[in-house]
Amino acid sequence: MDSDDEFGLCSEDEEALALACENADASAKRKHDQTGTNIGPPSKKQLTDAFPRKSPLAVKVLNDQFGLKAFRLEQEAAIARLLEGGSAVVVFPTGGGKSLCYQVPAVAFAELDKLAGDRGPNDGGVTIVVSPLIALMKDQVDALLRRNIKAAVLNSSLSRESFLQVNDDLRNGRLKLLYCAPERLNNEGFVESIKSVRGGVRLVAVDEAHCVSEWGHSFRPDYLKVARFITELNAERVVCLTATATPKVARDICNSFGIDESGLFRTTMYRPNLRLLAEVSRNKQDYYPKLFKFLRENRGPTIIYVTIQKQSEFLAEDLQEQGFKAKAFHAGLPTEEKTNIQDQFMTQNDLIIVATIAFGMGIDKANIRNLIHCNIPSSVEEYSQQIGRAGRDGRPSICMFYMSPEDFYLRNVFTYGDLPSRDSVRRFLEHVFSPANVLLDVGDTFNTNHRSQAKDFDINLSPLSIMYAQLELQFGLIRATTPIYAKYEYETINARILMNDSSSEAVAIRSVAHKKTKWWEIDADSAATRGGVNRLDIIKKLNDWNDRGIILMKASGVQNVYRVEKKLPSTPQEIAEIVDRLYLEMVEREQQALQRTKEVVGLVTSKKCFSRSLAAYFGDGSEGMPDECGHCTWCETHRQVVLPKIPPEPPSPSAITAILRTCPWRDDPRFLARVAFGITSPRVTAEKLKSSAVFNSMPVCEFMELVSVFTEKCNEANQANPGNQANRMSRTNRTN
Ligand SMILES: Nc1ncnc2c1ncn2[C@@H]1O[C@H](COP(=O)(O)OP(=O)(O)OP(=O)(O)O)[C@@H](O)[C@H]1O
Repeated sequence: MDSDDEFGLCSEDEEALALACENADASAKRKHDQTGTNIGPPSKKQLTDAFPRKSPLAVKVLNDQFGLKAFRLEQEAAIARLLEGGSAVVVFPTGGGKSLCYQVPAVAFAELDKLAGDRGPNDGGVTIVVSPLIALMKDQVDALLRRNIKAAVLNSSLSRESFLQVNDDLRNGRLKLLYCAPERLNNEGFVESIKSVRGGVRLVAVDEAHCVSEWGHSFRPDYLKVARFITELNAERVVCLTATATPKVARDICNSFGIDESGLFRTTMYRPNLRLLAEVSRNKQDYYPKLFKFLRENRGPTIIYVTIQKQSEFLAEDLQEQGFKAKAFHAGLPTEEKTNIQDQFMTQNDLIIVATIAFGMGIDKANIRNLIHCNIPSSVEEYSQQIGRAGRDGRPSICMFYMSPEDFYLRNVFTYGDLPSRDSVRRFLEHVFSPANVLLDVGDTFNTNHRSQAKDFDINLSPLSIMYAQLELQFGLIRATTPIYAKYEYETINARILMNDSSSEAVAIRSVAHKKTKWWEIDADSAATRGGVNRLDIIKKLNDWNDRGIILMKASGVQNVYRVEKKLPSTPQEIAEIVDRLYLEMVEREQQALQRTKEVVGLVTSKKCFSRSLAAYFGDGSEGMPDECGHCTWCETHRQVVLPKIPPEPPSPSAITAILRTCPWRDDPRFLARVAFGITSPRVTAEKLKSSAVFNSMPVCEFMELVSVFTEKCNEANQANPGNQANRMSRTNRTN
């Protein structure tokens, strides 16, 4: 079942990132403290003092450089604080104008410096924007360049030449803004080059800052490292931006970045032009006629959100058959097609996009008239962010939420899929703290591959990377460093030059290269050891040959590299303690995810005004907002939207027997329950169970009841036959 990542990232981004990083020119570094500029983070006094809410300088920059007349709502107050040296958290709804809150200061610093006269022309420093939305960064950079504001993005799509150019501009103080993804902060070369920027880091803008909070709806472990990065860089100030933060999440963001709560700028979520409606049906088939009728009566640009990719395709086809102009959009489509669909949506006024979560980030279309949910969004935050895309022109627009009890099943598939079994966590940690790793000294490094570990230990990539981040940030045992490629391959284009290169790197490469069809394969580590040269120089030589057309090179097999920061735990008790802590937190996260689904449903099924409930969720008192908005299902009808109750069925004994017969392993009751419920996992895929008749044989049962039935069965088997390896290991793990 393919759902989409909120940010549309995929593994290739990470691999290409690693290659770009290896290409980084580590020389020519210049520490900004060598320039004599003495800058650092703001003092506590600066953070807590009252800051002005107005800034004539910011208004001048807004008018002159951005061609806009006036600031909106809290924009000026947040910017004024930043220009005074304070830090801020900005919570404005989607389309609320968050970008200007860091773009205006980034430009205004130069004006401030002129007034103060304490910096040279190239010592203006840089503003770093950390954002997970790689595609959007480029759009923003292009828009800034059109305004003659020097900005760049460092991402995996850059050519080697552009990459070197950006680095050169950065080092020489020519860039005002640099955009990058949070994953890049793991790259030591990148961090070092930022430390060398003339004039230092004036501001770090952290976009989608809710990702830093474990209470947030899309926690991303790499975000936890942003705060550490800011301290290490001695950045002058920080602005965290998000469209969705509950009071708890906003507090978390403030705490993570040491920002006083007086630095929190929030604007109301209330949108008087949005009609918030909800309808329920007993099953999904029932709402199709309602949806078609709705779309015939309410024309205009429309987005329909569904959860999985296949669903978007099927529904788009159904709509086309009904005579609507509809297109599916999801992360699985080729990039060109996605761009094409987005462009069509921007310019046409009758197109319906049936999309997964991957659509919408950065779609700045003012006249979206209908925003429809055909599944339950994963959280109130997601719902609010998505409906926020409707009616940005202020004209009446409808947000319709179709719900049926089946939707819970789909949500649960995702929620229950992310919690591995405790045994998986234990085996994973025993692998991280393997006898070889335990012998490592502090400062030594070890390599892993998250993807193969996910498969070997049956843990999804997201919880796996969260555990690594916890080992790093909570336990202080390891630290992620620049990822590397395991394997390089090349095809010889000019054999004469290649063979005549007598440098020690060339000799080392030739000595380990072995031919596979027309490609030569080389292991960079062996080449470095064999030739007594630096691994990085081996990679540089390969890149150099590649750039000069002597070879055609490809790299694969990204490896995550960790440096040991503390002696790694080695006894079973030490490891068990870590397992307990990590597992407990994972169980809590599962509970939170279940709770989030309930909150979304609660929002539209309680006897309350939807707009008010939404505002209350975000701690927004909504001054000036009426007690009842008058434009939601509750206010319009005063009839409660009631979801039909369909009780789960008890597990079927014959289906249980069939699963036990097909899956002979008794080491993980959750794994067996997942097979029954129809939840894929790396192990389900490896055992080719998805096409088996037992997969998804009990989707109508309560998942936790299935877990308890299979726990009993596993216990019985293990008691009857203790130590039986067949009980414990599947084929996946036997290959280890
Ligand atoms: N003060 C202003 N005056 C006029 N237009 C503005 C102002 N502030 C922002 N805008 C415009 O509003 C639109 C949305 O701004 P922006 O993209 O910064 O919103 P955002 O809060 O980052 O939204 P999202 O959450 O979707 O990323 C842009 O077209 C921007 O130029």
